Amino acid sequence: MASDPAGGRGYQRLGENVTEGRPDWHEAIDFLAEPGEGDIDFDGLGAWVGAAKLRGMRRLALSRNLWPPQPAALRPAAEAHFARMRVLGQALMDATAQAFGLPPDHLAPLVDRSFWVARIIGYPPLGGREADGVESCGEHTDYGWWTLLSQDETPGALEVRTAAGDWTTVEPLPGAFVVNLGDMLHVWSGRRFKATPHRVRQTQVGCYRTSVAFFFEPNFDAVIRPVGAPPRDEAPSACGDGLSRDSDRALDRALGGAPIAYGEHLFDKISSNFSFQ
Ligand SMILES: O=C(O)CCC(=O)C(=O)O
Ligand SMILES: [Fe+2]
Repeated sequence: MASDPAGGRGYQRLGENVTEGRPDWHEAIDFLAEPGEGDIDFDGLGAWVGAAKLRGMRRLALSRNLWPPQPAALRPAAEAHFARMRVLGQALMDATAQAFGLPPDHLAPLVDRSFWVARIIGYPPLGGREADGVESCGEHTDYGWWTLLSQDETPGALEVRTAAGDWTTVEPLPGAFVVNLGDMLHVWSGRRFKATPHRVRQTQVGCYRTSVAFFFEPNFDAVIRPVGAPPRDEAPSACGDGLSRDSDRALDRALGGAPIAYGEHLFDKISSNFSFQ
C-alpha cells in the first residue's frame, strides 16, 4: 500500500523505521489526526521554529491518511477505535489534572484539538537477527502524553525499563491496554511522572505479532510548560532523566526548563525515525 513519509502516514516496510540509528524489525501503517489548516496556529509556531522546519511541520500536520484498499472493513473499524481512544484519552487528561490537585478540565486547552497518532504494527520473528543487535522496536519513550496500546497474545515481546534500570516483559492480558506515559507528560509534570522507556523483541518462531498503539497527544500547536518546579532531589540533567535522545532538540531544551511546542517535538522525532532521511 501507499506511503507518505513526509506526511508521517501510510505503510512503513520492514526495517524502514529507525530507532537510535538502527533499523527496527517491524512493519506498520501509521495514521495521524487530520486537522484543517485553520485548526493549527502556524503563525504562532513560526515564533518557535525557522521557516524550513515550519514547512516540514505544516506538511506533516496537513497531510491526509492513506488506507489499504483491502480489507474494506479496516477503515470503519479503525476509525471507530480511534474515536473511542480519543474519549479515553480525554478521560485520562481529566484524571491527570486531578492528580495534580487541578480542576478536571485544566488541561483541556492543550488537547481539545489533539494531534493524535495511531499505528497498526506487525512483527515477524527476529529470526536470529537479535544476535546482531537488531530489535523489533528499539528502546524509546513515546512522544506525547498517554499511549493506549493493545497487543495480541504473543508472549514476551514488549519490555519496559524499570526505575532500577532492569528490563521486564509486559505480558498480554486479554482485554487490557498497556498505558505508557509519554515525553510531554514527563515535561508538563516537572518529571514527577516519568516517560516509560520500552522496546519490543519478538523472538517467537512461527508467530507474527500485531499491536495497535494509540497515542493521545496534545494539540499540534500546544506549548507545554512544567506545571510546577522540578522535585528538589532531581535537578535537570542532560542525560540522567531516562528519556531517549536520538533527535530531541526541542525536548533537550524543555528538560532544561524551556517551554516546548508539541508539533516541533513530533516533527523532530518523526523526521529522525526513517532511514531515508
Ligand atoms: O508493539 C508494541 O508493543 C509497542 C510499540 C511501540 O512502542 C510504539 O509504537 O511506540
Ligand atoms: Fe512506544
